[in-house]
Amino acid sequence: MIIVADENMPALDAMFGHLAEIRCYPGRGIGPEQVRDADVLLVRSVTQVNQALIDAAEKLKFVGTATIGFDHIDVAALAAREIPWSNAPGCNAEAVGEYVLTALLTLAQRLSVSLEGKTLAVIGAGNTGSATARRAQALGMQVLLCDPPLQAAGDPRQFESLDAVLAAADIVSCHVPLVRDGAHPTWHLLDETRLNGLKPDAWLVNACRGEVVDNRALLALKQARPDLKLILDVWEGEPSPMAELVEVSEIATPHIAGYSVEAKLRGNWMLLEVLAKQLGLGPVAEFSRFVPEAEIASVRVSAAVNQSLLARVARLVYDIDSEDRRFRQWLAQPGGFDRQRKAHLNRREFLSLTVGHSGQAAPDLWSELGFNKER
Ligand SMILES: NC(=O)c1ccc[n+]([C@@H]2O[C@H](COP(=O)([O-])OP(=O)(O)OC[C@H]3O[C@@H](n4cnc5c(N)ncnc54)[C@H](O)[C@@H]3O)[C@@H](O)[C@H]2O)c1
Ligand SMILES: O=C(O)[C@H](O)[C@H](O)COP(=O)(O)O
Repeated sequence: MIIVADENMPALDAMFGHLAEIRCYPGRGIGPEQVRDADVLLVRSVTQVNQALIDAAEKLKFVGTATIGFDHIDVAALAAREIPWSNAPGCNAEAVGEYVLTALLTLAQRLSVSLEGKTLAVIGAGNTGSATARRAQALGMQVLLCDPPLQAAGDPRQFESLDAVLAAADIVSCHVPLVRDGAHPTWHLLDETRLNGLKPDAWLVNACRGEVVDNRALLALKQARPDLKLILDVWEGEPSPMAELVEVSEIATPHIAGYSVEAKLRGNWMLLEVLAKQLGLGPVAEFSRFVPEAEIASVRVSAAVNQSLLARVARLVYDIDSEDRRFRQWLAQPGGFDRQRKAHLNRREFLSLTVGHSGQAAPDLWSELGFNKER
């Protein structure tokens, strides 16, 4: 069997090497030529699994994307060939929730503001939106949810309309799929009109897909209203985002909110489970077998837990400031966006860090934020 895969997928040999020959390529470079002999195709979001690629892959029996987003996959074309496919829902939810929390704590520290009591609007209350909402609530923020599909499906949580949450929000965080048609399209969901309605001093976080926000309108608004603060991980036109928008963003990163070591391994492992079941193989090895030891596994604090301490511990796990600086340096170089993503630093999830307290039990807040609280 031959597996063709994105080279930016860790531990493929350890997970899939016993099943097949594995041929790896740069994700954006996987096209009809690379998949001619493929029985299995494993990708991430930068490979367009389109009609031309599917037509060229005459032996193709399975397609997996180690991501939650699947707007890069022509699912109708796969269905027409009766080729099963799978994404990896939830594989990077904690990573995104921790990215947003770390970014908010970092910006709050820079601006000397307290997050407690601020209203956060979460647009899209699925895996990543819920992971973000949980952490914000633990910080004492008021969280408003907007998710019409879940609301219509009977999700028991309290939901508000998009316009209502935008009018009330001090901070808006976007966590919707990129959907261009149907009942709830999200392409330019935050268009010029909605962006112009943001409250004074509002912050906007986008860690879902760049096209969910009209980037041109956002740039014009930011230039007219410097009171707005931007935390942007995803961009229209990736891998060539508008340099002017990067420049005016308070925190800018190259589509890596979901890039923890655990999330990328978990996405691959979820596909291994699906493929093994499709091939009628027995249970796969435990996920924990593939996760390396964390470089910093524990920390003991003696200081009182406040926002500043939380920001320092969060940045001990993920140094978002360095990520932002590197992005601004590398973006000017040809291929810089993808090079930073491929060489992404060894970012772990909060659970890899055990937090203890000198002389007292560690508060539950640490586990509510995702850390491993010392017992
Ligand atoms: N930046 C990154 O690294 C990164 C990482 C993970 C996910 N993402 C992106 O974020 C998206 C969401 O990820 P997820 O794991 O939370 O997916 P999910 O499917 O669990 O949640 C998406 C939620 O959005 C809701 N939704 C759909 N249309 C909506 C609309 N018009 N208004 C409000 N809500 C709407 C859905 O009902 C669903 O609950 C993904 O599709 C992907 O594009 C980006
Ligand atoms: O859809 C997703 O899961 C995320 O956007 C994910 O982080 C995409 O990462 P990529 O596939 O671009 O490496």
